[in-house]
Amino acid sequence: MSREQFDVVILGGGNAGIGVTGPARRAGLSVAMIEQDLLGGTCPNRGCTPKKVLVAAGHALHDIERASVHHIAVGKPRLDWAALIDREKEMIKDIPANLARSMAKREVEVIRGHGVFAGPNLIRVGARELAARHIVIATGSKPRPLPIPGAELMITSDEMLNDRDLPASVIFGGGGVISLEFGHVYARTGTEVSVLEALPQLLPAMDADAVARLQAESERIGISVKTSVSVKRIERANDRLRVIFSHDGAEHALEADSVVNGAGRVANVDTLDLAAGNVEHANGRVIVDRHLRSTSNPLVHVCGDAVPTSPQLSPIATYEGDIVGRNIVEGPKYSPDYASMATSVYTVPALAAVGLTEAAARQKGLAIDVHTNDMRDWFSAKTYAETVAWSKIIVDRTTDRILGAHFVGHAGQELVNLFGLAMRFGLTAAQIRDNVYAYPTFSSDIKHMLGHG
Ligand SMILES: Cc1cc2nc3c(=O)[nH]c(=O)nc-3n(C[C@H](O)[C@H](O)[C@H](O)COP(=O)(O)OP(=O)(O)OC[C@H]3O[C@@H](n4cnc5c(N)ncnc54)[C@H](O)[C@@H]3O)c2cc1C
Ligand SMILES: NC(=O)c1ccc[n+]([C@@H]2O[C@H](COP(=O)([O-])OP(=O)(O)OC[C@H]3O[C@@H](n4cnc5c(N)ncnc54)[C@H](O)[C@@H]3O)[C@@H](O)[C@H]2O)c1
Repeated sequence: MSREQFDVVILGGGNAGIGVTGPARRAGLSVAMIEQDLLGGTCPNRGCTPKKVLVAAGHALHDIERASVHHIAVGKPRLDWAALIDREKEMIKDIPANLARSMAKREVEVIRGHGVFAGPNLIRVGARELAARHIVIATGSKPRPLPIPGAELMITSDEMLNDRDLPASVIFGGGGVISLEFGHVYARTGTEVSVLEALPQLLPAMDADAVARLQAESERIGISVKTSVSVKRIERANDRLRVIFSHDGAEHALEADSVVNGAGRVANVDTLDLAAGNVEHANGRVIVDRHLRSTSNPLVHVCGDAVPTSPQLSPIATYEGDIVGRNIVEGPKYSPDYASMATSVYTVPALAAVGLTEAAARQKGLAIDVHTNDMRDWFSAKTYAETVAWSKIIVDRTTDRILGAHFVGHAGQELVNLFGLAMRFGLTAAQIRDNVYAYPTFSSDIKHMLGHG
């Protein structure tokens, strides 16, 4: 077996792994990246990008639903699902090859295969052994395995993004981001959608009032939502599937064409032979310090979805990769700060959020002003006949700075980034109110969302 030497060996060529390569290569370090599948990983090939193509079709259907408000008569829309999947595939097909070119230009050696630890500073891939001064685990996540009979009958987002046949009915096990995003697109095409969530609230990490608005909108478009559910088993029912679950103290059964595992994703680290790398881990989670290094082997760094404690989001994977790259080059100086990072659930319309929920702010004992607005009667919402238009902005009473901003509809997926910027650079509510915004835009409503100061 040949042994080669690199400064940095990265396991995984997704957002996180690619994020490491910038600082490492700018500093002239030799870098090998091991990728077992498509370069780019989940976000561009099996996640954000193809998913958004389907969501965009959902927006078009939502506009058609409201066309009569603008005195436009349209017939019942008919979506060619197979052609939409083809459109999605066409849009992403060149991404892995483009990234391969960009890695070659950066002089990163991309090695195809499944990498595993063979020692504390040694990685084995196929017949090659790579010794490294630093090893990066950037292996992403995978759907949480559910310990129930029939779990193997469930499909995942991968199949939903590939299947050219539109199912007539779908049950989602879990009421998180994936279920709601795909559920909204399916429901708007006429598919019968049911969501079974274990906890009392859908999207448990999001602001409860925002989720209540989104749940109401989801139910308005025909999605059946059940919370506080325990899914017991899944079984075949002729050519359909049956989900047995308990709810309100009774056992129920629901049938559909497909059942989706929407119960979260876990770090993809169980096949890395972490013990051989002296990498401390518990329940499939690598233990990391505040610089994203393994606590037991500081030559090993972790970033992206493989980090068990940070949000599993594409920009955060890139950000953590960059931090790991800079720590490798400069020593352990940098730690991630997630406080002002915005996120959106791309339902139609979207739920968008940055910062603290109201419950979290109250739990911290902060003195806060909470500005909650149902904006359906505001001019901009009425112009576009928004079915839901809602915001909650949480302001620190002592500093007048933004602590959190939450939106459902009303261009929230764009507006949330302005609030992220305001939080990051410490703008006060008074300064945000004082700004002059182009009119008429959804942004020009921001000053009203913040009350009158
Ligand atoms: C359906 C879906 C939709 C999403 N939508 C959004 C969205 O709209 N916005 C957003 O911010 N986030 C979204 N996400 C989350 C986002 O995709 C992830 O947070 C992000 O891709 C994580 O990047 P990563 O580099 O950590 O992991 P990945 O992109 O998964 O990359 C890990 C790579 O490692 C490779 N690998 C694993 N093990 C090994 C090994 N042993 N050897 C070699 N290679 C290995 C894998 O093949 C993979 O390519 C979505 C996720 C899903 C599933
Ligand atoms: N728009 C985006 O940014 C986006 C889109 C898709 C996915 N993602 C990322 O991918 C990750 C995975 O998405 P996801 O939707 O699978 O996870 P999630 O964490 O958003 O939601 C999982 C849900 O399943 C519930 N659950 C867990 N076990 C269950 C069970 N046995 N029965 C019923 N419900 C159960 C949880 O309480 C939770 O509400 C997310 O963490 C998210 O960060 C992001």
